[in-house]
Amino acid sequence: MGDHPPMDTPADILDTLLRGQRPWQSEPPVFDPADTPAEPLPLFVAWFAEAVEAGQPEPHTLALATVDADDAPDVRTVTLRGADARGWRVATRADSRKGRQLAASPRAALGFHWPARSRQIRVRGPVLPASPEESRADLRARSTGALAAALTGRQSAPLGSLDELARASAEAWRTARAEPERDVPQWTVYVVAATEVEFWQGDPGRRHVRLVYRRPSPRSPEWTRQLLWP
Ligand SMILES: Cc1cc2nc3c(=O)[nH]c(=O)nc-3n(C[C@H](O)[C@H](O)[C@H](O)COP(=O)(O)O)c2cc1C
Repeated sequence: MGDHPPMDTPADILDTLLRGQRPWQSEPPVFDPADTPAEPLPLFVAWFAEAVEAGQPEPHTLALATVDADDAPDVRTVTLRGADARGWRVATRADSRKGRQLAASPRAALGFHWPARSRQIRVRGPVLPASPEESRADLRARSTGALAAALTGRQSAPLGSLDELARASAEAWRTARAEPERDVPQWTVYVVAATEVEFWQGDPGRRHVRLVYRRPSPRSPEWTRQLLWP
């Protein structure tokens, strides 16, 4: 009614923006699954190095999926702390929502997306907390801000106001500066002991190349490799 043009709804605006997005615009690198190592870690490291070289912003961030006590899925972004023969490592407070979920159901999936190389990597497996010494060393190796964040605590608990956060954070920064060796017993490194790692190479012609490594248990050194339909 009236002479105003109809307003775009948020959903309309989103539709227009989504129509303008185009994945896999740049020529993707060649990925030959026949020329891959017997286990996934060296290939992960090679792809990580190539993502860094291609200027991929924040290649070390990933989606960490967990399930809660009712088996309902949950997901959030975290930072990769490292990967070795044991598995892929992330770190958080054990009393955060994800920490409580991992205590109740110690298994996870990780998702890396490196659009600069048209690639994603998926990792799945059981999760084990690292030793308290390793978790302590992880926090020590980080910045004052990371220690302050870990000290602030109450991650994922309801927050009354931003003023409350500002006060707690200022106090945590004071402690972190004064006591850089300060222990945060809740800070925990978690190892995702992969039983499945998938390498996905995007292709503008939609002939995406998918190679999945699987092994029967995290203790088994016997990885199998399998191509998947895209
Ligand atoms: C780029 C990025 C990196 C993050 N890295 C971490 C991390 O390493 N550990 C962590 O506990 N939270 C990290 N966060 C915050 C989490 O996404 C999340 O908000 C927080 O951990 C609470 O999650 P939860 O309620 O599932 O426990 C990161 C967020 C972003 C956007």
